[in-house]
Amino acid sequence: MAESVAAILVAAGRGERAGHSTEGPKQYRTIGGRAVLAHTLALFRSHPRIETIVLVIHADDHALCERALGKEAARVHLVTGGAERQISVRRGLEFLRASDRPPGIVLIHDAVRPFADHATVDRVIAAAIAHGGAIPAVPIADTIKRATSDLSIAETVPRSGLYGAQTPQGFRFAAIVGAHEAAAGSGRSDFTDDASIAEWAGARVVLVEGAAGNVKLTTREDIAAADERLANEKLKEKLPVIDVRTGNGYDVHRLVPGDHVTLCGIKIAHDQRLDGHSDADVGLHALTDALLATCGAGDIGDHFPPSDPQWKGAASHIFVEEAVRIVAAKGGRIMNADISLICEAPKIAPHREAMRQAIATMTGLSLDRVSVKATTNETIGFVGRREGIAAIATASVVYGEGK
Ligand SMILES: Nc1ccn([C@@H]2O[C@H](COP(=O)(O)OP(=O)(O)OP(=O)(O)O)[C@@H](O)[C@H]2O)c(=O)n1
Ligand SMILES: C[C@](O)(CO)[C@H](O)COP(=O)(O)O
Repeated sequence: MAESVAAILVAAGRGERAGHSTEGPKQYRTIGGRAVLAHTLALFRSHPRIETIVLVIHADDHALCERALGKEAARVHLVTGGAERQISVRRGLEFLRASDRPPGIVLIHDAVRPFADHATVDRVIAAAIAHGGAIPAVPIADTIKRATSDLSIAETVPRSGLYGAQTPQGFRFAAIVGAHEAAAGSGRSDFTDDASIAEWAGARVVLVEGAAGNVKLTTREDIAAADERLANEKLKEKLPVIDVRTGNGYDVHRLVPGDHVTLCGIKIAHDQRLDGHSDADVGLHALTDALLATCGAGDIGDHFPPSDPQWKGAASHIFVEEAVRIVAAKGGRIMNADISLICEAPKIAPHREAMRQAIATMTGLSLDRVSVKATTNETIGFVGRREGIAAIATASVVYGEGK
């Protein structure tokens, strides 16, 4: 049978280091539109393994707590804390021990760590079951100095093996109750976390991976940063997802004796012609493929099979226009088209502007979004030997605008 898990959220501190606020101690301050405590409680309430939640608050804070939690306040067990964190935790443990069904595992968490996450809670529970005690921790990234009271550095502490301890800290219930009782009996009340009490009592506590974002809100600046973090997260949720896609296309056709070629929709007098599908306009064929690629709609051969006699000699703007229609039907808006022609002859430069204009007309793009470039193949290979002309095209399309 799975171990039963309870959580104690300690929220009885006075938040001295965060300074005074009309909202009360820091656990009642508003971040992202609700109290810090409400964020923390929501995380634990929504965790499927946690059956019982004990909320430890200050005797003076009942009204603040009810205002912060509303109906949720009735779904936790409220316990009055003490003057030290250690005492507040002990009161929570004593409440659970006196309950009908004390848990197998208890998680102890600072109410002022509102950014803990379920994955961390899962790791702590699993390791507490396996080892008796577990805490989330992050390796220390700063160089650590020990200083004297006049702030002179006394020592640089080697940071290898040093970790920052976070909460929730998880323990076998009976073991942590025993450790807390022993600590109280010894008169010590200076432990800053529950792991140090368990360690002091001789129990094994292991580290599990913590999360950099699981910060404790200690100062006024921490609270302001938390509020900003949540505001940014909300803003991100509202931002539309911009689905920009890029497609590429490549085509090549053989050159045979003739009197003209058609490239990017423009007929150019030449002592050769391009042989193949339709008018064999490699530029427009590559562009058709690039457009179809942006919505996974196959390639030119799928839509206009070369074996189909109706495409013999056809003007290739038909293919581009069909690709434009398919893109539009899928909610796409074409942003630009860029075509590179690779040939030794004919010269492309005198026809470039006409080609751009033709493509702008076929695609509905403004001229500044259409690019046609040409290069020779430096007399190398089949293009260099004037056996064929190749083209490469790229197109960008934005899909799903306004959704
Ligand atoms: N007597 C106390 C002291 C602290 N805590 C809780 O322990 C957590 C971590 O403590 P800390 O950040 O030190 O909070 P405060 O004691 O409130 O802060 P400060 O030391 O600045 O007064 C907080 O959720 C705090 O409410 C508690 O339940 N009882
Ligand atoms: C328990 C704790 O969150 C571990 O990092 C921390 O020690 C409690 O805060 P305090 O400022 O030390 O009371």
